[in-house]
Amino acid sequence: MSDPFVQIDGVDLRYGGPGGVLAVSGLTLAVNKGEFAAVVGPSGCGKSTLMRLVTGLHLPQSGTVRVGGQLVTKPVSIAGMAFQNPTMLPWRTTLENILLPLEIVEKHRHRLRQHKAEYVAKAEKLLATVGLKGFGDKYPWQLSGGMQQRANLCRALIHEPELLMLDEPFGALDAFTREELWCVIRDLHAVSGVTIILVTHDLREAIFLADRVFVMSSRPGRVLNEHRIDFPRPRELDLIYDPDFSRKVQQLHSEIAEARQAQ
Ligand SMILES: Nc1ncnc2c1ncn2[C@@H]1O[C@H](COP(=O)(O)OP(=O)(O)OP(=O)(O)O)[C@@H](O)[C@H]1O
Repeated sequence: MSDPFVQIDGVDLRYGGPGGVLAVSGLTLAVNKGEFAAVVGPSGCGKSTLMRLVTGLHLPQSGTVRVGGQLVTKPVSIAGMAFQNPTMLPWRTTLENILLPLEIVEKHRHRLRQHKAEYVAKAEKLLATVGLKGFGDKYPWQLSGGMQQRANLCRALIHEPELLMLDEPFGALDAFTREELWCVIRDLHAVSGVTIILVTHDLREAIFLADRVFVMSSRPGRVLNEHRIDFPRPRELDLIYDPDFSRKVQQLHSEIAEARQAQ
């Protein structure tokens, strides 16, 4: 068995110095290459902190974080990220927004200048994959919230990251759009084989998408339990009406309710 692709070992992270908020403590979790992991837990339990630790935006005070076998000591360039509110630059077209990470990451900047057409074609292909064919020249404010979130996913994927971190990416969307985007993510994962860590409050989203769901304790957060999700792939949306699916949702729900009580 090869080493996990993402490995968090006994991590403590406290915000704001010695007397500050202990956000996570003894956090240990491992995600394999190509796996789809979801993280759920009570509000404020440190899910976003976990994302920042894996991407190197915060460094732990104790314990270690490894991505692709490398100790994380600075922001990780092989990760793509998408958050709840897509922060697209309003003065750039959707396509220009998608290309933005390539302008920022040093190693891509030079290539982008020399091979612009190739990258534009890649961005257009991604737009087509998420159902936004032909929308590249629109400005973000000309797109609906769901469309912006689709474009946001393209932006997270443009540099072909080995790891995709999704922090409540569909939280602000209506139920129908959210379910449509579950299918977009499901298909992106199936074709690209990218490793995904999804943080969500939506237990159905976690179970529909993930291979494994990690349940966190109340703050300071640590992993209380993990659930392997064995529903065969590809999963169709009607799976969410399956009694076994509902049982799993209920089980996770009670675990989180218990974790909240334990605060
Ligand atoms: N920059 C910061 N400075 C101080 N405290 C912080 C900071 N960021 C987060 N915290 C605190 O750390 C704890 C964990 O926060 P985090 O955002 O990781 O939780 P979360 O599980 O993602 O929350 P939610 O479910 O509400 O989105 C919270 O108590 C939060 O108030």
